Amino acid sequence: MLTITLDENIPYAAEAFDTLGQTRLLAGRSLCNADLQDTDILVVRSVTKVNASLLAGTPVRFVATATAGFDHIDLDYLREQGIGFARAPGCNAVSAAEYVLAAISHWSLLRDKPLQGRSIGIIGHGNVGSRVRQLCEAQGLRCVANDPPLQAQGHNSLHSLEAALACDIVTLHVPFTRDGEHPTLRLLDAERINRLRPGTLLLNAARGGVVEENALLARLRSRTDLDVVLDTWENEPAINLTMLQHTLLGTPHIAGYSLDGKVRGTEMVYRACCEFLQVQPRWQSPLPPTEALPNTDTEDKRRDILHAYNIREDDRRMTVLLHDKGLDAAQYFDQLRKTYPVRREFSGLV
Ligand SMILES: NC(=O)c1ccc[n+]([C@@H]2O[C@H](COP(=O)([O-])OP(=O)(O)OC[C@H]3O[C@@H](n4cnc5c(N)ncnc54)[C@H](O)[C@@H]3O)[C@@H](O)[C@H]2O)c1
Ligand SMILES: O=C(O)[C@H](O)[C@H](O)COP(=O)(O)O
Repeated sequence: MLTITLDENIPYAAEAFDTLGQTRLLAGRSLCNADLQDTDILVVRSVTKVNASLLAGTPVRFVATATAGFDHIDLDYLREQGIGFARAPGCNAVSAAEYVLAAISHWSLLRDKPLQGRSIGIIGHGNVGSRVRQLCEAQGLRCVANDPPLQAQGHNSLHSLEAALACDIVTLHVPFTRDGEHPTLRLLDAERINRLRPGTLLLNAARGGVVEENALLARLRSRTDLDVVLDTWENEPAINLTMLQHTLLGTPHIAGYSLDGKVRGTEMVYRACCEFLQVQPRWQSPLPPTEALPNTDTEDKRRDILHAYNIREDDRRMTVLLHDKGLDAAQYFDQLRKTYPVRREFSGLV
């Protein structure tokens, strides 16, 4: 009988993987080598670093991550060891793009800056970035997308990083990479942060290390002319609370946390695992289709969007950290993620 170890925060993990072997659910953040001594298949989320120190000497022969990002996986090590690998590209792209749309709608209403005719720089035009573009174009925003790897493959309608950074809104949707031709580690460094125009809204729902947080904080401390929305942070879960204090909206890495996005991730890695084992899938997502939105009759799409996904509530829960000094910030950050309320995708409906 196969033994399958899964992150306990993967929805329907046991229901799906019980069809393939004996399942064990563990906390992803603290998963260690000793936990995997009898494990054949490991299914993680982004909080588990999968590398030699986790896997050496274990019988693990297939690893999957139910997430879009895979910077937590040492792919070279897996390749060297002949360990199979799968991920869930695009599983939560709709959810992350809806997060961006909700944040922009909030900013637009708060600052009284109508969206029609304004520009948005979208850095990274893959699954999330291209969906952000669709949603933003529908709101009358002019999209300036930047994606050098795609450009090198001959994709049209892409622009320079400088052009994207000069927009009214700048949003990041790149993977976290340290090397290669277009590394994203500190893609937004001090120089680029300081070049953002006064009044810009900057959003990071990609990965913490893509923005140089100290430099961002330095700019926000010296000039209060930027609005910043952060979903991803350096040093998660032990985030910098001063950074949180300076955000317009701060959330605990939940942009992709629609139930649809998470369950799609489960389904994708389950199917990949079935393929690896050469068995027919016997489980499928039980999620009912998203229900129609209540008619809010506002005639203002921004309010409809915020009605469908109240991002301010996610920010409110997070900023409890700033008022309740007794809380352990890292524990609270993870608790918010673990107990995240059900959120359904809505953008097919607005
Ligand atoms: N906050 C969240 O909950 C959440 C949800 C989904 C994804 N993410 C993060 O967002 C990232 C993007 O997600 P995705 O599903 O769109 O991935 P994707 O792979 O579909 O798209 C990423 C795009 O970025 C481009 N890119 C790579 N390096 C670049 C660079 N230096 N400059 C500009 N573009 C570059 C790639 O060519 C690709 O088109 C993921 O890797 C993940 O880290 C976060
Ligand atoms: O890369 C992704 O898919 C997202 O960042 C994802 O939402 C991360 O969620 P986690 O794995 O940390 O639960």
